[in-house]
Parts: sequence; C-alpha cells; structure tokens
Amino acid sequence: MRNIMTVSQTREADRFTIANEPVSTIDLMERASQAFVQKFISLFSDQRISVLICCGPGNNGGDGLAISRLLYEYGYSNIRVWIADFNGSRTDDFKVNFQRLSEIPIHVNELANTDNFEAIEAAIVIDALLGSGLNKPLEGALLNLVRHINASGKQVISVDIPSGMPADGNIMVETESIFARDVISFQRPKLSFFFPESAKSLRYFHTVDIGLDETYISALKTDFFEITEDDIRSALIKRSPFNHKGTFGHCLIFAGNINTMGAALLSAEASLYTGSGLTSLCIPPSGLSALNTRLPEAMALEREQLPSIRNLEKYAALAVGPGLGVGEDEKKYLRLLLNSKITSTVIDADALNILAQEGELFEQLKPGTIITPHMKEFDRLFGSSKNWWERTAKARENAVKRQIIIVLKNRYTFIAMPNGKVIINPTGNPGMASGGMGDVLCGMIGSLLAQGYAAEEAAMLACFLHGKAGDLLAEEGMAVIPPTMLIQKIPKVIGDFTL
Ligand SMILES: NC(=O)C1=CN([C@@H]2O[C@H](COP(=O)(O)OP(=O)(O)OC[C@H]3O[C@@H](n4cnc5c(N)ncnc54)[C@H](O)[C@@H]3O)[C@@H](O)[C@H]2O)[C@@H](O)CC1
Ligand SMILES: Nc1ncnc2c1ncn2[C@@H]1O[C@H](COP(=O)(O)OP(=O)(O)O)[C@@H](O)[C@H]1O
Ligand SMILES: [K+]
Repeated sequence: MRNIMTVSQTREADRFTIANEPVSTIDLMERASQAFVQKFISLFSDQRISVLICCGPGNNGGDGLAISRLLYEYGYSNIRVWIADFNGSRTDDFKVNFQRLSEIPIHVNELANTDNFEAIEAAIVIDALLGSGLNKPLEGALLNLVRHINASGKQVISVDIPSGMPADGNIMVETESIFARDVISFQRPKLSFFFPESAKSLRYFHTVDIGLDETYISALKTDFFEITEDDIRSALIKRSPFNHKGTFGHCLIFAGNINTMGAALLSAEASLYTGSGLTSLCIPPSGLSALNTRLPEAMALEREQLPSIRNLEKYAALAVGPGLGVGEDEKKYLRLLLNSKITSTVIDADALNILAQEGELFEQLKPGTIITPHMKEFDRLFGSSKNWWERTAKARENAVKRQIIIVLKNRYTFIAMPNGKVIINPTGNPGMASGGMGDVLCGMIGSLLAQGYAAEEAAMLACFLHGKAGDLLAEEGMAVIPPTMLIQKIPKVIGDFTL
C-alpha cells in the first residue's frame, strides 16, 4: 500500500529529509524542479513549443523559476515567465531562484496588481502560482489571473497541485482553482486528486519522486492508502497442482428478477471467471432457461427452494442484490439468507435498497460483511452529504461502528475498512461507466470470498482486478467496455499477477 500524506505530513517528511539526508532546502527545490522537468519533457518533447510559466511568491513559485531555468538549459528557448506577487512576501528559496534566473536571457514580467492581464500567446502554461501552502480561497487579482489562465483555453500543467485547489480532500463545490490538463505532483499524489470534486481542477496527475525519505514516509500514520500492484501480487494465491474445485469454494448468488435477469447472469459469470470452484445462482424460475443456455458451468437454485435448504453453510460465500427487486418476497428471502450460517457475504444493489428500508436488518449485519454502494445507494443508507469528504467520513465512521467493509464505488473506489483506514483503488477508466459493471464487481467479490480470502482482501483484490481488466481493454483501444467483455478479461488479469 502507498500511504497518502496530508500537507502537514508532507512538510514533516520534507523537514526530516532536509535534516537527515541532509539536503538544503534550495537543493531539494532544485531536485523537485528537475523531477518536474523530466516528466514535462516526456509529455512535451518538442523544444520549440512556447511556454508561459506563472509563478507565485512562495516555494511553488520558486519551483516555477527553477523549472524555467532548467527548461531553458534543456533547449526550450521559447519561454516567458510571469511573476504574480501581489503581496510582496517572497520566500528565501524563491529569491535565490529569482537571482539564478536573472543570469539567463528569459523574459520575466512582474505582473501589476490589476485585473487586466495581457492575452496568453504561449501554447502551454505552467502553473506555479500556489502549491500546498494554500490557506484560504483565491481572491482579488490572483483569482482574476487564475480565471484569465482558465479562459485562455491553453493547456495548463500544474506544479504539485492546481493553484487554489485544497490538497487534503475537503473540496467545496464553490472552490475555484486552475484547471490543469496535467498535474505533476511531488512524491505522493494529493489526497484531493481521488475525490470526484477534483474533476473541475485536473484531468490527469503524475507523481514524481523527489527523494524524500521513504522509510520515514511509510512509517507515518495515515488514514488513506492507495493499492499498488505489489499488494495484489502478494495477496493473490497461486493455484497448486493438486487443487480441485473443492479448494476454491462454492459461491451462492441471490439476484435477478423478471426484467433484470441479466444482472444475475453477469454476477454469476463474473464469479465463474474469477475462479470460484462452484457457482450457484438463485433466481426466479423465469430465468432458468437463460441461465442454462448462457452459463452451462453454473448451477441453478430455485427461489422457492431456499427455505427448505437446511445446510446453507455448504455455500462458502453469498453475493446478494444485483437486479433483485425490492418486493416482499425478496425481502423475506434476503432476511433468511442474512440470518443463515453463511458468514462471508457481499451485499449490492437492490439488497442495499432493502437494507435502507429495513433498518433493523441493516443493524444486524455480521462483522466482516461487505457492502458495495454507489453514491446514490450510499446516500440512501447513510443520508445525503454536502460533498465527498463528508460522505467518506460517514463511510469510515460506519465501517468502524458496524465492523463492516464499505466499498464506496466511483472513479476511485474508496474501501472503508473496520479499522478506520480507507483504501483507494486506482484502476478503472470511463469506458467502464455502463450498466452492469457493478454486478460484475459483486460477483467477483463473492467469488474471492468463496475462495477463502478474508473480506478486506476480497474487497481490495476485486476492485483492483475489476478496474485493471477494464484498463487492459482500454489499452487495446476499447473506448466503451461492455461488462460481458470485461468478464472475459478477468482470468488474464489474474494470470498476470499469479503466473
Ligand atoms: N521543502 C519543501 O517544502 C518543498 C516544497 N516545494 C514546493 O513548495 C510548495 C509549498 O510552498 P509554500 O509553503 O511556500 O506555499 P505556496 O507556494 O503554495 O504558497 C505561498 C504562500 O501563499 C500564501 N497563500 C496561501 N493561500 C493564498 C491565497 N488564497 N491567496 C494568496 N496567497 C495565499 C501563503 O501564505 C503561502 O505561504 C509545494 O507545493 C511545492 O511546490 C518543493 O520545492 C519541494 C520541496
Ligand atoms: N469513470 C469510471 N472510472 C473507473 N471506474 C468506473 C467508472 N465508472 C464506473 N466505474 C466502475 O464500474 C462500477 C459501476 O458500478 P455500479 O454503478 O453499481 O453499476 P451497475 O449498477 O450498473 O452495475 C463500479 O465498480 C465503478 O467503480
Ligand atoms: K501550482
């Protein structure tokens, strides 16, 4: 896991590195600027491109000045610098870099505190106005300059963070900032990049290593972690020669209704392709011929038979909800299943909507149960929130209080764990925004639970592999990814991490 630092933890890591490496602050700024420039060159290799670098008075602006000099040294000669210092408080390292820049022939314009900025001619703007030192919303001339840059329609590349954007996740709807196509961020992504409200501030982010002390950083106590490929490689268990279908568990899926049988089939197919030894699908009788035609590997269990089954615990895991409906029969059977001896459960879609209506059933969830709401389902369960920061706080609070795992789905899915940590899944892409994708995830989680993975691991693995399968298809040129196609990719993704 890669822990995500807050701004104050980043400052601690800076201080620790400066004192213990040791390295001077000006040399650290040079290193950060070098790392930025290397990434910039990989994005824009044509040295004839015109670049305007906008620098504030703090260390973010100091980076901007160093970047201007370094780009010039790398052969980018069409460079102009604007300095937006509207209150006169320049940091020491800014001043050193200002002096260094004066020794090379780059046009520097110190902007007046005005509303009338000249038109931006350059093709690219590097935004080094404000970084993680932001301590209040933008206002006055600086806000006007940010609006002027945004209105120019030029490609903006931000240094560390888009100027005006808060770093630690609590982004209000009304917050104004630079809109950057790319952000090149130092050492770690900012927590805010994972929150949906960041979409108005940036499109892509890249993280560059500036040599802060990693041993120190990884020991910092943080609330948010990002899943890495190494986590997946070490968590996934390789198959052994004498394994048999019994090794990989039996997953029972309770899903589907007359008009939503497809959801049940998608979950069952995802369970099969994720590797459960056996998959049974409990659907209404009208779905049986579809199941037998589409998925010969799966077994059917008729709804009406449920109450007569004595040994439900033969199912190693239960996945409930996709396309289920919220009628009285569904409620009755859901109650029966959640009160059964099956201990590993994932609850999705309509089963969550039933829980939102049946408070006492929700209160009784067994510890270790996984719920997988998207935003609307989450708000039905826990009430509306004014932004994603508040929603995430509720997810953490409830995961701890109820000792359950809450998979709050989005571009970056947040997995709130019973220990209060939030695990962020980085994989996935907009091609996956199509109906049925969540049904696939639910089937994958059920399958991994059936195979014996602990609930925390099953949630983490399923989210990562689900998104990764989508990413492989996107790399193959698929702009739109139908869920059935994603399912076909799951065995290959598992193979990539285990074979
Ligand atoms: N050792 C370090 O701390 C390093 C810092 N680096 C850079 O330094 C940046 C942080 O620098 P600073 O802490 O100097 O802060 P910034 O450069 O982000 O901001 C400068 C100053 O602007 C003022 N300010 C905050 N919000 C404002 C607003 N809305 N309107 C007007 N003024 C406002 C603050 O007083 C702040 O100190 C990072 O984002 C990164 O780019 C890098 O050079 C790497 C090393
Ligand atoms: N833009 C996106 N980027 C990454 N993942 C996405 C995106 N859109 C959707 N997904 C993923 O697809 C799934 C959609 O789930 P959900 O909304 O429950 O779908 P459905 O109800 O149609 O099955 C989630 O796992 C989500 O993370
Ligand atoms: K910036």
